[in-house]
Amino acid sequence: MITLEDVTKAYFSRGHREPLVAVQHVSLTIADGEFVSIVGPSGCGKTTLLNMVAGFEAPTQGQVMLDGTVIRRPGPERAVVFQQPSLLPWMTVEENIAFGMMLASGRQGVDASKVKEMVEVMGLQGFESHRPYQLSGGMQQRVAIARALMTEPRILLMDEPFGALDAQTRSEMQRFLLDLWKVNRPTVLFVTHDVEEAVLLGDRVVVMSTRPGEVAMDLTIELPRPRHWDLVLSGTFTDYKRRILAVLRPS
Ligand SMILES: Nc1ncnc2c1ncn2[C@@H]1O[C@H](COP(=O)(O)OP(=O)(O)OP(=O)(O)O)[C@@H](O)[C@H]1O
Repeated sequence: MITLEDVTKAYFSRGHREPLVAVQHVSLTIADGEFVSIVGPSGCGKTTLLNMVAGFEAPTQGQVMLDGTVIRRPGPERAVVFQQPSLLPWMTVEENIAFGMMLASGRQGVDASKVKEMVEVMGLQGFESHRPYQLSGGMQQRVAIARALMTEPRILLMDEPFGALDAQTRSEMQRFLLDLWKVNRPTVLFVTHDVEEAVLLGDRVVVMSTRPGEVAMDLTIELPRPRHWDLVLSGTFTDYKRRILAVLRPS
Protein backbone atom coordinates (compact mmCIF):
# COMPACT_ATOMS: atom_id res chain seq x y z
CA MET A 1 0.00 0.00 0.00
CA ILE A 2 1.23 3.50 -0.89
CA THR A 3 0.33 6.35 1.43
CA LEU A 4 0.94 10.04 1.04
CA GLU A 5 0.37 11.94 4.26
CA ASP A 6 -0.12 15.67 3.94
CA VAL A 7 2.67 15.91 1.37
CA THR A 8 4.06 19.26 0.26
CA LYS A 9 6.94 19.66 -2.13
CA ALA A 10 8.70 22.97 -2.71
CA TYR A 11 11.66 23.49 -5.01
CA PHE A 12 14.37 25.92 -3.96
CA SER A 13 16.16 27.20 -7.03
CA ARG A 14 19.23 29.36 -7.26
CA GLY A 15 18.34 32.90 -8.25
CA HIS A 16 14.78 32.58 -6.88
CA ARG A 17 14.13 34.09 -3.49
CA GLU A 18 10.82 32.31 -3.02
CA PRO A 19 10.54 28.54 -3.19
CA LEU A 20 8.26 27.17 -5.88
CA VAL A 21 5.56 25.07 -4.25
CA ALA A 22 4.75 22.29 -6.71
CA VAL A 23 2.27 20.27 -4.62
CA GLN A 24 0.77 20.90 -1.23
CA HIS A 25 -1.21 19.02 1.40
CA VAL A 26 -1.68 15.93 -0.71
CA SER A 27 -3.00 12.93 1.16
CA LEU A 28 -3.72 9.74 -0.75
CA THR A 29 -3.92 6.03 -0.04
CA ILE A 30 -3.41 3.63 -2.92
CA ALA A 31 -4.19 -0.01 -2.32
CA ASP A 32 -2.19 -2.90 -3.73
CA GLY A 33 -3.26 -3.72 -7.25
CA GLU A 34 -5.18 -0.51 -7.73
CA PHE A 35 -4.96 1.42 -11.01
CA VAL A 36 -4.99 5.12 -10.22
CA SER A 37 -5.00 7.78 -12.94
CA ILE A 38 -3.76 11.26 -12.12
CA VAL A 39 -4.91 14.21 -14.21
CA GLY A 40 -4.42 17.93 -13.79
CA PRO A 41 -3.36 21.08 -15.57
CA SER A 42 0.18 21.44 -16.85
CA GLY A 43 2.66 22.22 -14.08
CA CYS A 44 0.36 21.16 -11.21
CA GLY A 45 2.91 18.72 -9.86
CA LYS A 46 1.85 15.35 -11.31
CA THR A 47 5.41 14.36 -12.18
CA THR A 48 6.61 15.67 -8.83
CA LEU A 49 4.10 13.40 -7.10
CA LEU A 50 5.20 10.40 -9.13
CA ASN A 51 8.88 11.22 -8.52
CA MET A 52 8.31 11.21 -4.77
CA VAL A 53 6.71 7.77 -4.92
CA ALA A 54 9.58 6.64 -7.14
CA GLY A 55 12.04 7.93 -4.54
CA PHE A 56 13.69 10.40 -6.93
CA GLU A 57 12.52 13.38 -4.87
CA ALA A 58 11.82 13.81 -1.16
CA PRO A 59 8.83 15.78 0.14
CA THR A 60 9.50 19.07 1.89
CA GLN A 61 6.76 18.26 4.39
CA GLY A 62 4.72 15.17 5.04
CA GLN A 63 5.56 11.59 4.20
CA VAL A 64 5.37 9.21 1.29
CA MET A 65 5.28 5.62 2.46
CA LEU A 66 5.23 2.12 1.11
CA ASP A 67 3.74 -0.45 3.45
CA GLY A 68 4.24 1.98 6.31
CA THR A 69 7.94 2.60 5.61
CA VAL A 70 9.05 6.04 4.44
CA ILE A 71 10.27 6.02 0.83
CA ARG A 72 13.78 7.49 0.77
CA ARG A 73 15.20 6.16 -2.48
CA PRO A 74 14.23 4.20 -5.62
CA GLY A 75 13.72 0.48 -5.14
CA PRO A 76 13.34 -2.59 -7.35
CA GLU A 77 9.67 -3.02 -6.43
CA ARG A 78 8.91 0.32 -8.16
CA ALA A 79 9.43 0.72 -11.91
CA VAL A 80 9.05 3.96 -13.82
CA VAL A 81 7.96 4.45 -17.43
CA PHE A 82 8.53 7.94 -18.83
CA GLN A 83 6.83 9.76 -21.70
CA GLN A 84 9.91 9.32 -23.85
CA PRO A 85 10.95 5.67 -23.97
CA SER A 86 14.55 6.54 -22.88
CA LEU A 87 16.10 3.41 -24.36
CA LEU A 88 19.81 2.96 -24.79
CA PRO A 89 20.36 3.64 -28.51
CA TRP A 90 23.37 1.37 -28.94
CA MET A 91 21.63 -1.63 -27.43
CA THR A 92 19.33 -4.06 -29.22
CA VAL A 93 15.71 -4.61 -28.22
CA GLU A 94 16.70 -7.71 -26.24
CA GLU A 95 19.55 -5.92 -24.49
CA ASN A 96 17.34 -2.97 -23.62
CA ILE A 97 14.69 -5.27 -22.18
CA ALA A 98 17.30 -7.13 -20.13
CA PHE A 99 18.98 -3.93 -18.94
CA GLY A 100 16.99 -3.44 -15.73
CA MET A 101 17.54 -7.05 -14.78
CA MET A 102 21.24 -6.69 -15.55
CA LEU A 103 21.54 -3.64 -13.32
CA ALA A 104 19.77 -5.46 -10.52
CA SER A 105 21.65 -8.75 -10.66
CA GLY A 106 24.56 -8.50 -13.12
CA ARG A 107 24.94 -9.94 -16.60
CA GLN A 108 24.86 -13.52 -15.30
CA GLY A 109 21.55 -12.72 -13.59
CA VAL A 110 19.75 -12.18 -16.89
CA ASP A 111 17.29 -14.95 -17.58
CA ALA A 112 17.33 -15.35 -21.38
CA SER A 113 14.11 -17.37 -21.44
CA LYS A 114 12.34 -14.58 -19.57
CA VAL A 115 13.60 -12.02 -22.07
CA LYS A 116 12.28 -14.21 -24.88
CA GLU A 117 8.93 -14.56 -23.16
CA MET A 118 8.73 -10.80 -22.69
CA VAL A 119 9.54 -10.22 -26.37
CA GLU A 120 6.59 -12.46 -27.22
CA VAL A 121 4.19 -10.89 -24.73
CA MET A 122 5.06 -7.48 -26.15
CA GLY A 123 4.63 -8.59 -29.75
CA LEU A 124 8.23 -7.74 -30.58
CA GLN A 125 9.17 -11.05 -32.22
CA GLY A 126 11.45 -10.55 -35.20
CA PHE A 127 12.76 -7.28 -33.79
CA GLU A 128 14.99 -8.72 -31.05
CA SER A 129 18.19 -7.53 -32.72
CA HIS A 130 16.88 -4.15 -33.87
CA ARG A 131 18.14 -0.94 -32.32
CA PRO A 132 15.66 1.65 -31.00
CA TYR A 133 15.99 3.92 -34.07
CA GLN A 134 14.71 1.06 -36.22
CA LEU A 135 11.43 0.86 -34.26
CA SER A 136 8.22 2.89 -34.34
CA GLY A 137 7.32 5.07 -31.35
CA GLY A 138 4.79 2.53 -30.09
CA MET A 139 7.30 -0.30 -30.33
CA GLN A 140 9.93 1.74 -28.50
CA GLN A 141 7.47 2.38 -25.71
CA ARG A 142 6.65 -1.33 -25.57
CA VAL A 143 10.37 -2.05 -25.11
CA ALA A 144 10.48 0.53 -22.30
CA ILE A 145 7.45 -1.06 -20.62
CA ALA A 146 8.99 -4.52 -21.11
CA ARG A 147 12.18 -3.33 -19.43
CA ALA A 148 10.14 -1.97 -16.52
CA LEU A 149 8.18 -5.22 -16.17
CA MET A 150 11.18 -7.54 -16.34
CA THR A 151 11.97 -7.03 -12.67
CA GLU A 152 8.33 -7.86 -11.84
CA PRO A 153 7.69 -4.61 -10.01
CA ARG A 154 4.84 -4.41 -7.54
CA ILE A 155 4.36 -0.82 -8.53
CA LEU A 156 4.36 0.71 -11.98
CA LEU A 157 4.75 4.49 -12.13
CA MET A 158 3.82 5.79 -15.57
CA ASP A 159 4.33 9.42 -16.51
CA GLU A 160 2.28 10.14 -19.63
CA PRO A 161 3.65 7.00 -21.23
CA PHE A 162 1.45 7.27 -24.32
CA GLY A 163 1.51 11.05 -24.64
CA ALA A 164 3.84 11.07 -27.63
CA LEU A 165 1.94 8.42 -29.61
CA ASP A 166 -0.66 8.82 -32.35
CA ALA A 167 -4.30 8.07 -31.51
CA GLN A 168 -4.36 4.58 -33.04
CA THR A 169 -1.13 3.42 -31.37
CA ARG A 170 -2.22 5.00 -28.13
CA SER A 171 -5.45 3.05 -28.14
CA GLU A 172 -3.56 -0.19 -28.86
CA MET A 173 -1.16 0.53 -26.03
CA GLN A 174 -4.02 1.21 -23.62
CA ARG A 175 -5.57 -2.15 -24.41
CA PHE A 176 -2.21 -3.79 -24.12
CA LEU A 177 -1.53 -2.20 -20.71
CA LEU A 178 -4.91 -3.31 -19.40
CA ASP A 179 -4.23 -6.87 -20.57
CA LEU A 180 -0.91 -6.86 -18.74
CA TRP A 181 -2.40 -5.36 -15.63
CA LYS A 182 -5.15 -7.98 -15.58
CA VAL A 183 -2.55 -10.75 -15.38
CA ASN A 184 0.06 -9.34 -12.98
CA ARG A 185 -2.06 -6.79 -11.13
CA PRO A 186 0.70 -4.35 -10.22
CA THR A 187 -0.31 -1.14 -8.50
CA VAL A 188 -0.32 1.49 -11.24
CA LEU A 189 -0.01 5.25 -10.90
CA PHE A 190 -0.72 6.64 -14.32
CA VAL A 191 -0.22 10.33 -15.11
CA THR A 192 -2.04 11.64 -18.16
CA HIS A 193 -3.38 14.85 -19.68
CA ASP A 194 -6.17 12.93 -21.32
CA VAL A 195 -9.38 12.68 -19.25
CA GLU A 196 -10.79 9.94 -21.50
CA GLU A 197 -7.65 7.83 -21.02
CA ALA A 198 -7.76 8.43 -17.25
CA VAL A 199 -11.35 7.16 -16.98
CA LEU A 200 -10.91 4.30 -19.42
CA LEU A 201 -7.95 2.86 -17.52
CA GLY A 202 -8.41 3.78 -13.88
CA ASP A 203 -10.16 2.32 -10.88
CA ARG A 204 -9.85 5.84 -9.57
CA VAL A 205 -9.10 9.22 -11.08
CA VAL A 206 -7.29 11.74 -8.91
CA VAL A 207 -7.81 15.25 -10.25
CA MET A 208 -5.29 17.89 -9.19
CA SER A 209 -5.80 21.63 -8.99
CA THR A 210 -3.54 24.19 -10.65
CA ARG A 211 -0.18 24.71 -8.96
CA PRO A 212 0.39 24.33 -6.11
CA GLY A 213 -1.29 21.05 -6.86
CA GLU A 214 -3.79 19.76 -4.35
CA VAL A 215 -6.22 16.89 -4.72
CA ALA A 216 -9.29 18.59 -6.14
CA MET A 217 -11.24 15.38 -6.71
CA ASP A 218 -10.77 11.67 -6.05
CA LEU A 219 -13.30 9.81 -8.14
CA THR A 220 -13.91 6.06 -8.07
CA ILE A 221 -14.65 4.72 -11.54
CA GLU A 222 -17.20 1.97 -11.29
CA LEU A 223 -17.13 0.82 -14.88
CA PRO A 224 -17.04 -2.93 -15.54
CA ARG A 225 -13.85 -4.60 -16.74
CA PRO A 226 -12.61 -5.60 -19.24
CA ARG A 227 -12.97 -2.12 -20.64
CA HIS A 228 -13.29 -1.74 -24.35
CA TRP A 229 -12.90 1.50 -26.24
CA ASP A 230 -16.63 1.64 -27.08
CA LEU A 231 -17.26 2.21 -23.39
CA VAL A 232 -16.36 5.84 -24.08
CA LEU A 233 -19.67 6.16 -25.90
CA SER A 234 -21.74 5.14 -22.89
CA GLY A 235 -23.68 7.61 -20.77
CA THR A 236 -21.92 6.57 -17.56
CA PHE A 237 -18.52 7.19 -19.13
CA THR A 238 -19.57 10.59 -20.44
CA ASP A 239 -20.89 11.45 -17.01
CA TYR A 240 -17.54 10.65 -15.34
CA LYS A 241 -15.78 12.71 -17.97
CA ARG A 242 -18.13 15.63 -17.46
CA ARG A 243 -17.62 15.58 -13.69
CA ILE A 244 -13.83 15.61 -14.07
CA LEU A 245 -13.87 18.36 -16.70
CA ALA A 246 -16.09 20.47 -14.45
CA VAL A 247 -13.26 20.41 -11.88
CA LEU A 248 -10.49 20.91 -14.44
CA ARG A 249 -12.18 23.69 -16.34
CA PRO A 250 -14.64 25.41 -14.05
CA SER A 251 -16.72 27.96 -15.94
N1 LIG B 1 13.67 19.97 -10.20
C1 LIG B 1 12.92 21.06 -10.19
N2 LIG B 1 13.40 22.24 -9.76
C2 LIG B 1 12.63 23.34 -9.73
N3 LIG B 1 11.34 23.37 -10.11
C3 LIG B 1 10.81 22.21 -10.56
C4 LIG B 1 11.55 21.01 -10.62
N4 LIG B 1 10.74 20.01 -11.10
C5 LIG B 1 9.55 20.59 -11.32
N5 LIG B 1 9.59 21.91 -11.00
C6 LIG B 1 8.45 22.83 -11.07
O1 LIG B 1 7.40 22.28 -10.30
C7 LIG B 1 6.15 22.52 -10.93
C8 LIG B 1 5.45 21.19 -11.15
O2 LIG B 1 6.16 20.47 -12.14
P1 LIG B 1 5.74 19.00 -12.58
O3 LIG B 1 6.64 18.59 -13.67
O4 LIG B 1 5.65 18.14 -11.37
O5 LIG B 1 4.26 19.26 -13.12
P2 LIG B 1 3.34 18.38 -14.09
O6 LIG B 1 1.96 18.48 -13.56
O7 LIG B 1 3.90 17.01 -14.24
O8 LIG B 1 3.48 19.19 -15.45
P3 LIG B 1 3.20 18.72 -16.97
O9 LIG B 1 1.80 18.22 -17.01
O10 LIG B 1 3.39 19.98 -17.76
O11 LIG B 1 4.23 17.65 -17.28
C9 LIG B 1 6.44 23.27 -12.22
O12 LIG B 1 6.23 24.64 -12.01
C10 LIG B 1 7.92 22.97 -12.48
O13 LIG B 1 8.54 24.06 -13.14
